[in-house]
Amino acid sequence: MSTLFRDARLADGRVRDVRTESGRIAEVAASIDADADRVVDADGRLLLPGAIDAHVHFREPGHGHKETWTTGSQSAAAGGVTTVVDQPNTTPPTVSGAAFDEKASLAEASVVDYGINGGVTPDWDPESLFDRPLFALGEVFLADSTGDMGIEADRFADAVERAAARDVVVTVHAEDADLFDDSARDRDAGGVGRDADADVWSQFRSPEAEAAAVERAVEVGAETGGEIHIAHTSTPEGVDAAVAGGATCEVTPHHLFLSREDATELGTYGRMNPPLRGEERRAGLWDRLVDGDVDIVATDHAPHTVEEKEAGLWDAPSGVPGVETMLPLLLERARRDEISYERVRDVTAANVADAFDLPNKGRVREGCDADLVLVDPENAREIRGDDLHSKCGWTPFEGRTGVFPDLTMVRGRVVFDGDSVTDEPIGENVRR
Ligand SMILES: NC(=O)N[C@@H](CC(=O)O)C(=O)O
Ligand SMILES: [Zn+2]
Ligand SMILES: [Zn+2]
Repeated sequence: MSTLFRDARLADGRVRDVRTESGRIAEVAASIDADADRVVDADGRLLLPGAIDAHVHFREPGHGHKETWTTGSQSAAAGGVTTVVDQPNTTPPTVSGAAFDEKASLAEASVVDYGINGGVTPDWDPESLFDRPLFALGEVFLADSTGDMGIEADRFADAVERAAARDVVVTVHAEDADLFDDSARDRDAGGVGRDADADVWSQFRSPEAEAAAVERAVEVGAETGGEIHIAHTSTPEGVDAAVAGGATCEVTPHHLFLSREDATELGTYGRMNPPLRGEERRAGLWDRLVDGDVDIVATDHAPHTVEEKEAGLWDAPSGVPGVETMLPLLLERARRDEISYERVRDVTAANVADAFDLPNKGRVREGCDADLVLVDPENAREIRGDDLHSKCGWTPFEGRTGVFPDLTMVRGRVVFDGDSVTDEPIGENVRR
């Protein structure tokens, strides 16, 4: 199967013809005179490398009522994400070879490419787990979050040492529960769902708790020679500590585009770990994304049902969906000239491929997988939960503006055509 994109605008502004053949990018040139099974007149539209989302929770096995590999990966495809990385806090948690195998067979339903991470708990089985094609080890939880997989410091150091010996990156959920502000509980007015006061959650899981945990994680990395990646860094202090410690870090769309000022309206739909931060910290994160300190945007796509979120602040689950709106939200900022298209390309694809050693992905370059996203950069529209493909059916970005893809391709096969997503499994474990 071959495709010829004519007059496509690359992220750096160059207009090129791009030909794909048997799942790879065969040619990128000013003009290609060749026939193809499919010819797409890009007509100056933007052609980006498919986004690689290093942090999703697709919830199977164990929590298919929230999301499945089919619905989560369809949501990814409709948002221009062509590779996802699933986290280990499922049931069973992905902490043994057998648990990895159970998840791997479910992941075969994916319509985009995927990686499966291993996890760490007191009863993990590193021997069998590291015997599997792990994408990375993590998120390793330094504090409890969904799935209560928080571990102690000595187990963390042991896990990083084992991963370092196998050249496996360790991604870290960096919050130190000892620094949570328990007095916040007394300030909870007791609302339910959207009437809950999510700002109390931001007071409880304090910014200091993140910065301290990031410092500890990068110290352990330095001591053991482990490669540390800080997940969902939510504060400028956390980013600065990661950068100072030689670790890569990611930020999420909700920490870039939402803040405690949105907490009142969102209620428990704005409860996630780490929590929303104040406007100043949010702006500080955005500055670090634009100027290069932050390497990667990853969504921490963490869907929960509306029924589960319609609870009190301390009873509702933490997490928000995001895989379908990450690229659209960033492309809207690029449309407004607040970030360059090259930076959007780097933080959603090229840098992710580099950080996690995916040499055949992340770029519109000859020889790379034909993971491509075609976008009309001016075609902005309102984000509505009803239009999205996640099984959870809601989004914290309701009413915001995004620029969605006209076409998404994974290894040369169209998985989204601007209207409908495929239900044909095409995904492949990118760690064969
Ligand atoms: N971020 C969240 O608030 N929740 C995530 C877990 C996690 O990333 O901590 C989830 O899986 O629900
Ligand atoms: Zn986490
Ligand atoms: Zn997560």
